[in-house]
Amino acid sequence: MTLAAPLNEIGTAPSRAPRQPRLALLGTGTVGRAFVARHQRLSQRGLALPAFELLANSRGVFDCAGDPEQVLQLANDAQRNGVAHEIDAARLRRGDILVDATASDAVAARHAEWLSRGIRVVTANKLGNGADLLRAQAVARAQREGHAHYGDSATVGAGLPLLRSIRELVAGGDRIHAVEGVLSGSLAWLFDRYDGMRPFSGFVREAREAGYTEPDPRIDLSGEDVRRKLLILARAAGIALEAHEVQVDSLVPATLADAGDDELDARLPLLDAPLREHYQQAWRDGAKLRFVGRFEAGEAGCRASVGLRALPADHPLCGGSGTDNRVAIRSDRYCEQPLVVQGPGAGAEVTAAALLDDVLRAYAGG
Ligand SMILES: NC(=O)C1=CN([C@@H]2O[C@H](COP(=O)(O)OP(=O)(O)OC[C@H]3O[C@@H](n4cnc5c(N)ncnc54)[C@H](OP(=O)(O)O)[C@@H]3O)[C@@H](O)[C@H]2O)C=CC1
Ligand SMILES: N[C@@H](CC=O)C(=O)O
Repeated sequence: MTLAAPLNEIGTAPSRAPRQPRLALLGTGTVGRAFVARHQRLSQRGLALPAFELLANSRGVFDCAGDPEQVLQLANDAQRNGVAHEIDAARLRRGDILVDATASDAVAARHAEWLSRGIRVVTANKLGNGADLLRAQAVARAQREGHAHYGDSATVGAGLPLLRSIRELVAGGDRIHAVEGVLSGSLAWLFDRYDGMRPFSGFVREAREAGYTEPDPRIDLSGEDVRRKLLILARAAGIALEAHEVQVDSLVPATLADAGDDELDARLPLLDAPLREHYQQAWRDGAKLRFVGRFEAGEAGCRASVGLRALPADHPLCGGSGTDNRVAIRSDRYCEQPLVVQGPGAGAEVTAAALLDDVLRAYAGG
């Protein structure tokens, strides 16, 4: 492991040649690994991409002078000392591209600071725009002030053209009336697979192994992940929605919610009986279970909710399979018939592709 030497700070060592943007990847887990692999594949195919300067995880910062795959391995083999490493902001300079592939609140809390310094931020971490409203507003302000690109397409639908569509509709003068759909890839996969016979907890373990869930699957099962995505979408639509304004019905019983990380796996079967009950009731009614998020903006404000619903089998939200997200957007022009976006909404590969797309956009921006 090489711990990096400090690099130029903003304003030091002026150089005549234009400086090439450098890439810093925070997070070397499921998504971070897929990001490095895709970066290497695309580079080998001749696509112009910024080179890695550093990789970091909660254990440290790793210089990336050589092969990023090897540095990734070093980073993931490094010892844990129980204290999350703090990223040294002085290592980054104006124009660099920082990719946040962590689920860390402490990292997301720094997005605005980095942007205000002209560092371009590309994120899969939803806690930048999908947590506190004040933080999201600081991110928007810092983007303007720092003239820096904020690439967040991986945060909703793992890069499906959802955020982009909403932003383009708003830019074209439309008001967004409502957004409704299946916004969790892991829960889509779970309810596509669950047959009411095998234990639900077994499917949760499979979804976690496949890389569809959050590092802590309770973030998905509690509806928190969908709440974050709804907040991101609503704010992109110009609606100042607060987290507490979204009514969230969790699937996680209190005894599972309270479990420490070391007890989590043993307590997952606490999900099984209530989910079997939901399934059997829906089956008796000829319905299918779908985990749905929605917001509706009207004269009286915005109403938003997240939770499990039993829907008729021919309901549009029952379409799709696997990790498919399926989301209907209603706006001035798509009033009677909504605009519907469907496709895989979770998984390391699609998420890494969305991150690289945003890196390419930031890179093309000069
Ligand atoms: N999986 C998916 O389908 C999708 C995921 N996302 C988002 O991608 C993000 C990453 O998910 P995933 O890869 O599954 O998570 P993992 O748990 O696999 O990886 C998280 C990484 O973040 C690192 N990390 C944690 N804290 C810090 C810190 N303070 N500084 C630097 N690195 C840190 C961890 O370090 P260490 O290894 O040392 O613990 C780890 O390498 C999440 O925000 C998730 O919501 C978004 C869309 C889809
Ligand atoms: N855990 C998330 C991953 C993508 O954001 C999900 O299940 O959708």
